[in-house]
Amino acid sequence: MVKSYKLYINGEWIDTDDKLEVLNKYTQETYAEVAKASEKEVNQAVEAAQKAFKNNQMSPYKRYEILKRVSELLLENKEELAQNMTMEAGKPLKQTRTEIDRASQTVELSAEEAKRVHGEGVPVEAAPGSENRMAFTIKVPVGVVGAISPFNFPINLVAHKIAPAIAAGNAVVLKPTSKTPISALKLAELFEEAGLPKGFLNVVVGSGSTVGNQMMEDSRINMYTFTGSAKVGLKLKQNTGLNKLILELGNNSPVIVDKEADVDAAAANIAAKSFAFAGQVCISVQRIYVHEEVKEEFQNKLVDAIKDLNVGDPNDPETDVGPMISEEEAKRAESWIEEAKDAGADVFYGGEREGALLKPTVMTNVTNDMKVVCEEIFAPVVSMIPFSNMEECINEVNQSQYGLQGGIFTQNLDTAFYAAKNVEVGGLMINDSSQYRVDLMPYGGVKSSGWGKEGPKYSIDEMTEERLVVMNLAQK
Ligand SMILES: NC(=O)c1ccc[n+]([C@@H]2O[C@H](COP(=O)([O-])OP(=O)(O)OC[C@H]3O[C@@H](n4cnc5c(N)ncnc54)[C@H](O)[C@@H]3O)[C@@H](O)[C@H]2O)c1
Ligand SMILES: O=C[C@H](O)CS(=O)(=O)O
Repeated sequence: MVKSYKLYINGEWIDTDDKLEVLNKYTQETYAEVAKASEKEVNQAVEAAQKAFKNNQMSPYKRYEILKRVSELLLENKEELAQNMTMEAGKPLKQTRTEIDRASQTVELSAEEAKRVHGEGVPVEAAPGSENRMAFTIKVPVGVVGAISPFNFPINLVAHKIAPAIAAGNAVVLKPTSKTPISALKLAELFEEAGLPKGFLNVVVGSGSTVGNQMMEDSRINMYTFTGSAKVGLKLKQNTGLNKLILELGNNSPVIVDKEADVDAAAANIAAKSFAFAGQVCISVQRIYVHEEVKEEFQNKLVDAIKDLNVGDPNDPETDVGPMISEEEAKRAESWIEEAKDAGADVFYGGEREGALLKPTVMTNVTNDMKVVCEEIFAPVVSMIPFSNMEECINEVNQSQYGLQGGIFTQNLDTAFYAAKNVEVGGLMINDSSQYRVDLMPYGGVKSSGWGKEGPKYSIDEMTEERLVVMNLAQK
């Protein structure tokens, strides 16, 4: 029996005639149908958010209580939410269970931050002629936040948008991706159960070209927060005028394995962090720069570690690598591998595809102009690039248009600090790969990887305005 889901607007569940089919990404059979928003519903959602924001502000403590309850509800409903996500995203159950734990933490962190949204004292009285004045700043919410989210973390990345926005006192209109919209609707159910007043959260489902475009053009939306590809991020930047904007975009994450690295640790870590969710993680390892002196040892150990990964049905709790989001995407990645092979690269390990399932793949003899290296592959494919000089290696790493997170394995402190100062990324992990994130970290990239930071404390900073208040006191 195919389940049906409705839109969430102004505290009500709204059905429409137009339906979106959501596939079980492993079997490719229909899993559910979701009401699709038309112009009318998007308009109602923005109106509801604006009214809630203007007429029904909640106290910071109330926001804390609601968010705290949502974080508990996420854990109480963990198994059902994880299983749903495995169905709609094809993400292995092991990883969807972890994602629910993380989402609960994201919402809890936001709840805590709701109690400490504050400005600061400004010593205007120190300026000549201002002795009778006092000043301070207050943090005020921006108003209506328009949030647009991707398919790969259907709950946690939605939580990273909604929870800080609510913590700061804003109202939200969320457009989740059409590929995995159900997780976001289920999260909205939890907000409703936790007592969020109507209008503060509205979820409209539909394509980017219709719902997304309409949101971009709605002047009642005060700020946009977008996570997705650089291509769509650029569209938002070009079409949202002078509005505030957070962009969390893609990457082709580099990891350096130095000659002074613990090669066993590096190989085990990189095998685990390159292929989780079939490489469809924005900080998945993609480019491995390995020192000539340890290249052979590292390559062999990496392949041994990859052989230990279980590839297959995402519903099996032992599975590490499941299908990609669609067969079309797996074919696209396969065509990039073929293109690289035609230009002289070799497949050192893997390369086989069965439907949407692409086996973990390691490429060698690649060059910087190949798509598998210079673009974001977003698939379980890594490229090994040898180097002999650290300065030259980092220059090569920095040739990428992206700069979200990177990693370096080295036991040499000087080398680690040299990398920290010179690799152009939003975050560098030392003795860890690029794919390390805990949800309280400031998270966001440079260059084509985006603008602004997420992580509840940092998002709240972006989602509030700092207003200066100056008091002109009577002279005594
Ligand atoms: N930096 C980060 O935190 C982060 C996190 C997750 C994913 N990503 C990136 O997201 C990408 C993968 O996700 P995806 O395939 O869902 O991305 P995508 O850019 O295709 O879609 C993201 C969202 O944008 C919407 N959209 C598409 N066209 C639009 C338009 N014209 N106007 C408004 N909205 C539009 C989509 O419907 C979806 O909701 C990768 O590039 C990945 O690196 C980045
Ligand atoms: O896909 C990118 C996400 O930001 C991954 S994670 O939340 O950092 O794990």
